[in-house]
Amino acid sequence: MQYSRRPSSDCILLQISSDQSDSSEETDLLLPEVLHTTIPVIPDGDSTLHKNPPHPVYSVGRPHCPARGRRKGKNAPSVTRWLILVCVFLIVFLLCWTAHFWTADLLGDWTRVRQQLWEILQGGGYLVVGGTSKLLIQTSSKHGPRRTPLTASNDSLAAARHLPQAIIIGVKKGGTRALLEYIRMHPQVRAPGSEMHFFDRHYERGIDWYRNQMPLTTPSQITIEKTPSYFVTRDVPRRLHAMNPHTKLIIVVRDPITRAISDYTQALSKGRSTRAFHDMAFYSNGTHRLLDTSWGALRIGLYAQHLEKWLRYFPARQLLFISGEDLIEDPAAQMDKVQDFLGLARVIQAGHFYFDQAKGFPCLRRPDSPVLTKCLGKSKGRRHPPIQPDVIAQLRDFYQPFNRKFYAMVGQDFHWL
Ligand SMILES: Nc1ncnc2c1ncn2[C@@H]1O[C@H](COP(=O)(O)OS(=O)(=O)O)[C@@H](OP(=O)(O)O)[C@H]1O
Repeated sequence: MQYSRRPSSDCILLQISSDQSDSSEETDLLLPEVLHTTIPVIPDGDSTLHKNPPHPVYSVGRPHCPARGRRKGKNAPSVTRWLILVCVFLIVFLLCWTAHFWTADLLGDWTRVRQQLWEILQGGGYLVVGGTSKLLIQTSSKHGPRRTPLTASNDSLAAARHLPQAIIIGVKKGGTRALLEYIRMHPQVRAPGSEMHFFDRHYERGIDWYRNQMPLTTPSQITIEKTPSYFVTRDVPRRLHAMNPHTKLIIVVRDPITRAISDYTQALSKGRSTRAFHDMAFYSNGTHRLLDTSWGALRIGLYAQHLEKWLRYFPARQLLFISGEDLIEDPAAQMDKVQDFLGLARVIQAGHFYFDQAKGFPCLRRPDSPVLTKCLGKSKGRRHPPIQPDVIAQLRDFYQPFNRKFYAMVGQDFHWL
């Protein structure tokens, strides 16, 4: 056993070894100097000391005396140490996770504040974005979407939720989902995934609710939504006009007869109808078979009538009509029209489409990586039940004058006659 004073320490180094000269099993103990006189004398070479150290002096947990060489916890079971490590890891992980949400909330609040500022200033004004102190000049809203030229860095700083500058308002079963999926491939377009139904079902929730449903957009992007029932719902033109009279409106129209059959097929697939198509479409006044235009599937196809209501609020130049048939035949050509109408560069082109044989419809692909493809879901492109030719003929007669009138109003022939 040897004593030595440890430099700059109040402790005495007590070395105990079974072999006085050298030993790999050497035990170092740092003891407070004050205790050194109480150390019991143990014969040199007492090997039991390793296992049964003299307990009075081993109260070395004195705060001023570092336990060098004692290797705290050396004897603790490794399971406990692992448990402690796991607990510490979990706590750190939980803290990081919570901090992440706090940060996101704070950023979200800040974004909303800026969104409100932006809208207060709409109609001509200035807004300083971020710390870069760059002035953004807000164009007058009569020019439609925010078309403020911004740098990319400002763009990402100014991301916020905006009311849509363009809406696909109809028609149901016309191909509205296809059009929305095509146009949202454009980097300057953002759209909510589902139909909003704000102007026909949720109007009482208020405009802030509507805005909050929209995705974040930067000032160089536009927001688009689609709700096909808007086109045929009485109050919607007035309400939409009240939101923004400069909103651009897109309508995908399809032969009213195939549109009606498509509508009926959807009702069948959802179990909403069990009656045959002709039973739904006609009623008898005793002597004649008359068309039941109170049936929604037929009424929606009276495009000219619905359009009249829209033209009371919006000038024709603010409406774009896309042929549902052409959207299937040549999607790229229709996308040219849509992109021009929205004032966007023609980014979505023929290379974005391929005809999927299994689906029987155009599907999307990314031109830079053609293996990434996307077709619409099973509810789009359903097989229609066969309808008797005489029923089709009677429908054709019925729709003809309405179709003619519609062509004249729009200045476009859709070839359904
Ligand atoms: N690319 C592509 N893939 C699948 N389907 C396509 C596509 N382009 C247009 N269509 C036609 O879109 C019809 C459904 O129209 P909507 O999307 O407007 O329906 S809905 O109102 O949203 O329910 C759907 O009607 P059905 O064929 O009766 O199912 C299709 O004919």
